[in-house]
Amino acid sequence: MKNLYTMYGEDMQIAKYNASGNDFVIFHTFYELDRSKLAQELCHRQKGVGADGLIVLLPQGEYDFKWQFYNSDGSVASMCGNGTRACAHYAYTQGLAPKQMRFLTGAGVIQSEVIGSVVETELTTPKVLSESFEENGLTWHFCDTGVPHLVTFVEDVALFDKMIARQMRYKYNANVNYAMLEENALHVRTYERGVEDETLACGTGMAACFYSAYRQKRVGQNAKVYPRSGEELFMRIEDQTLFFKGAVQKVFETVWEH
Ligand SMILES: N[C@@H](CCC[C@H](N)C(=O)O)C(=O)O
Repeated sequence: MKNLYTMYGEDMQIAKYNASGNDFVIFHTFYELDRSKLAQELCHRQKGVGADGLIVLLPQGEYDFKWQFYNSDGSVASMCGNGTRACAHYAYTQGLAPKQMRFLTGAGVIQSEVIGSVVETELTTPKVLSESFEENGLTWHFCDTGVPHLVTFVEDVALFDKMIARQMRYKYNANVNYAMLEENALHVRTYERGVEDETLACGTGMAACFYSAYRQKRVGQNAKVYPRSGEELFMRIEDQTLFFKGAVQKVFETVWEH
């Protein structure tokens, strides 16, 4: 079986995935190692494959598998919404898990279902981290959808200000989202911690914007969400459980020669 003995320092079979604009390198292995340096190398846009994050699937007795998730700067993150959809598709197509799977992440157990090229994930229970507050002339909502997110609602997402986003990211150690409401849809732009830039999509960020809008009764239990990439995703909430659905794409598979 390919990839059973993958270790850092050997040739590795890897896949590159795109999940609504958030891109990932994914592989599976039996060996649990610190892969922070490998994440930086693989994710490098010029010298590597290029990705926002690295996902490593490992065996786990109780669940279909467990993952290690690294941002492109090598930092570990407990959750990545788009990453859950990409890795569920990878696990199913590699024969590592059935269509409906449960896997362990740093934030807890995730359930995903693969429906062709679309994947729906049930995220971890969202938590409100603080009362809403004013800063930089904006109102901020702070919640955790697996990782911490600041959310501000604006008239137009073109008002996304990277300087403010970066400053808020470091002050609160959180990802930062600007969201625009349009009927029952949200347009979202996210500055991601660990990528240290705006990405084309952030799943837990879209979930945080949806959850904040839902708590304020600005959207119903279902809403469409559009990240910077313009792709369409679907959010819903049932009894405090967030579901997040959208297409993913395997871009290519290759052997990474190290
Ligand atoms: N892109 C992800 C979030 C990845 C983790 C984040 N950058 C952090 O370090 O908190 C998503 O789709 O949720």
